[in-house]
Amino acid sequence: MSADIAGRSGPFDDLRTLLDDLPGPDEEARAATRARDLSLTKPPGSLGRLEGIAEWLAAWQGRTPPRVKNAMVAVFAGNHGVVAQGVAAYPQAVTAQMVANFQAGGAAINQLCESFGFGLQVFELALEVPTGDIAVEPALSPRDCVATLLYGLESVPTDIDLLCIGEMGIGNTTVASALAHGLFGGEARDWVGPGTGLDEAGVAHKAEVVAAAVARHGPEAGGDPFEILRRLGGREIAAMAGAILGGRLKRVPVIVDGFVASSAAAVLHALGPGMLDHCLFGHVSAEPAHGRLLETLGKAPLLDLGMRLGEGTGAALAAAMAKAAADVHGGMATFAEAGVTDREE
Ligand SMILES: Cc1cc2ncn([C@H]3O[C@H](COP(=O)(O)O)[C@@H](O)[C@H]3O)c2cc1C
Ligand SMILES: O=C(O)c1cccnc1
Repeated sequence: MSADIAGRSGPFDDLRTLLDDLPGPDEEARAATRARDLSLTKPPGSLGRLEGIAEWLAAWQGRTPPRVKNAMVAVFAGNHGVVAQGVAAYPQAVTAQMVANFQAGGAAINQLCESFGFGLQVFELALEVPTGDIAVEPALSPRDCVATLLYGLESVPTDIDLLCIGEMGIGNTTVASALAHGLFGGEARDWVGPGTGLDEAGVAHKAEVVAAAVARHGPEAGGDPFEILRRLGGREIAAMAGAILGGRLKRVPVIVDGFVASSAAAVLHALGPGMLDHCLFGHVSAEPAHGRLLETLGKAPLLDLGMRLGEGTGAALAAAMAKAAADVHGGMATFAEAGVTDREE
C-alpha cells in the first residue's frame, strides 16, 4: 500500500493510486466526430445537445463514429440502518421485494430496458445485513467499504458501450442527503426532501437526523471523501461510486440517474477535478436537493421530467437519447453523399 500525503497508510490508498492515473478522453475521436457532424446534411448546431452527446460518446468510447448497441443499466441494491430513525415512508422489506420484482420483470426500469433494448443487471448487496445507522455509527467498516467499491468497479463489463447507474434501497435518500451535506456543507435542510413521500414534519425530522449524522462523523472524516462515504454512505452508494470509476477505467461512458446515484458520483467529484468528465447526468429528479447537487458538480442534466423514482429510470431515458444521438450521427448522409448543396464558406 502506498502512503498518503500525511505519510500514513490507509484502507483507501490503493484506490487513491488508481485515481492518480485515470484514462482521459480520446481527443482524436472527439475531433473526428465533430468534423463528420459538420459534413452531415443539416445546418451546424441544429441537432443541439445531441451533437455534443455524440462527441462525448466518441471521446469516452475511444471510437468514431460512436455507437450505442449494447447499453446496460446496473441497479445496485442495499439496505440502511438509518431507517430505524423513521426517515423513510416505506418499510425496509420493500428493498428485497423490489429486487424480486426486478428479477420478475415487473418494475418501471424493466419496462424501459425492454422498450429501448437495454440490458439490465441487478446487484444485490447483502440486503439481510443493513449498514450501520449513520445517526449513531459509521455505515460501513473500512474493509466493507473498500470491498464494495471494488465490487462496483468490477461489475462493469468491458463489452458494453454505455452504462446507466441506478439504485434501490429504502432510506437511501437520507443517506444521499447526508453525503451531500458531509461533502459540501451548507445546511442539512437544504439537502433533504420527501424521498418516496414524507410529509413536511417527516422532512423536518429527516433534516435533524442528517444534521446529527454529519455532526457526528464530519470531524472524524477529516474532509476525506472516501471516509465520508464509509461513514455516511451505504453499500449501493459505494458500489455505484466504484462502477462509475469502472466505466472510466474500461472506456465505457456513464449516465448517472437521480439524486441518490448523483450522491455516489459526488464522492468521486470531491476526490479531484475531472473525475466525472466521462459522466452524463440523465435527468434532474423532483427530489429538491438534486438540482443543488448537480449545480455543485457543475453538471447540466439532460432531462427534466418531474421523475423521482430511482432504479436508473432517468438514466435509461437519457440513454435512449444518447442512442438516438449515435444513430443519427452514424446514419445520416453527408452533403457530398446526398448531393445537397452546402452553405458557402
Ligand atoms: C415501491 C418502491 C419502488 C422504488 N423504486 C425505487 N425507489 C426509490 O425509493 C427509495 C428511496 O426513497 P426513501 O429514502 O424515501 O426510502 C430507493 O429505494 C429508491 O430507489 C422505490 C421506492 C419504493 C417504495
Ligand atoms: O432522485 C432519486 O434518485 C430518487 C428520488 C426519490 C426516491 N428515490 C430516488
